[in-house]
Amino acid sequence: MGHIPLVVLCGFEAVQEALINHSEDFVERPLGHFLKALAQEKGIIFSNGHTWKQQRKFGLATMRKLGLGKKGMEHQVEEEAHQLVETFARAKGHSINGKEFKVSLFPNALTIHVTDPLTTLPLYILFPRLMESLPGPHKKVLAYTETVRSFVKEEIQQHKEKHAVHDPQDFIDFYLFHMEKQSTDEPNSTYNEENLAQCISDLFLAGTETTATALQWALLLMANHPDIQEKVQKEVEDTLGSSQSFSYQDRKRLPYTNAVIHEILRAYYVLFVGIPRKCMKDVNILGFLIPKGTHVIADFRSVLLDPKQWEKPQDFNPNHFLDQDGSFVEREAFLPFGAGARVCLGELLARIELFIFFTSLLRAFSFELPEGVKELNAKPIFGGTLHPHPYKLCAVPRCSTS
Ligand code: HEM
Repeated sequence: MGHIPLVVLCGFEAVQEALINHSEDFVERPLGHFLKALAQEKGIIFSNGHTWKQQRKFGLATMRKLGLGKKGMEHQVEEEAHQLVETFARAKGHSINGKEFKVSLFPNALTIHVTDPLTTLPLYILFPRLMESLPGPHKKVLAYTETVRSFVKEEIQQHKEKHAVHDPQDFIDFYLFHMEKQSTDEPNSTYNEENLAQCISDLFLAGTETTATALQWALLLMANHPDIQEKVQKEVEDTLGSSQSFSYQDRKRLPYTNAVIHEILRAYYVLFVGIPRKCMKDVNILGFLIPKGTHVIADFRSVLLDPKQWEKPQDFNPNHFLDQDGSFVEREAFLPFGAGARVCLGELLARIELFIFFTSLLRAFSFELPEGVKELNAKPIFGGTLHPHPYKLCAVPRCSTS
């Protein structure tokens, strides 16, 4: 790439060997002009070294304190799912736009929907000076980022004025409390308002469009595969019956539904390549020397469609995650959330959200093609995420649950 060597890791074996078996050697992000302008080397996604370690550790710990993986947060996700069901119900079975719904990252917090494709990003990385003077989506992304950051800073100010840090209720309270506590005993601390603002922007950037896109694929695929949709609905009905509430734990009792969700994330990978990494020292991967400083991109698409790993990689086939008895099986090459030290920080939250939203929606509705439509276009559009073409479908209320 320009004068910097770039290696693309293709297939499960290469990605596993580099990102998992040599995790620490590929832990850094290469930060060119665009990424430095985007995040100022702060926060989690585009920071490195000590800053990244501290911010990531804090982010993970705080998400757990806020109830991730516990009933509290799941209950809030359920509330969000309930609101989405109500929104769809208002259409009374008439066709609705598949892009209409948004997924809230932290329930009851803010939502953001970035839709402009990052089509000029590669050009920006190759010709930063030239691109700086040209208009294009990369400029919009920078402008969005600035808007989100100043909005977040206002939020931080309001949190400080409320003095709620001693009874922390959300991520910002926890962070401010930690800042107050650590100022004297941690001389190398990176806990400050700039990093806080960037962490929040990162969580919005990484956590909203991704999950929303996966859900858009889920509904499109259910409309295109009514046989699979019916099997999910039958399993959910037979297992959960009329009980209103269910939890992420219930996925263990719903192997087919769980397999369908995994297959959606496999066959319609939301991020087809990982966020770039940099090689920290000379490393030998499967007999190839990757010199220190090389930029490395993991092609997750090639892992999720690797013919050595998947029986029918090009087909949408939930059996990839089921054994002969219909029990759910984990697959090593299922890496839609990346791998190694930089694996997606929101993986568990995303899994909980997708399971609860998907199951709630399929309990309440059958997703059908609008009259006259034979099939929805399942070819992805390349943008910040791989998302479907705009589509309409009908959410027909199901008698048994309405
Ligand atoms: C379907 C949903 C999602 C998918 C497919 C997804 C996928 C990914 C992938 C492929 C990476 C890059 C990993 C690498 O460099 O190898 C990543 C990073 C990241 N994701 Fe996600 N993600 C999803 C949802 C979320 C959510 C809900 C959050 C936050 C609440 C989140 C936060 C992050 C963060 C902070 C990083 C950067 C981690 C780091 O640099 O240390 N993601 N994600």
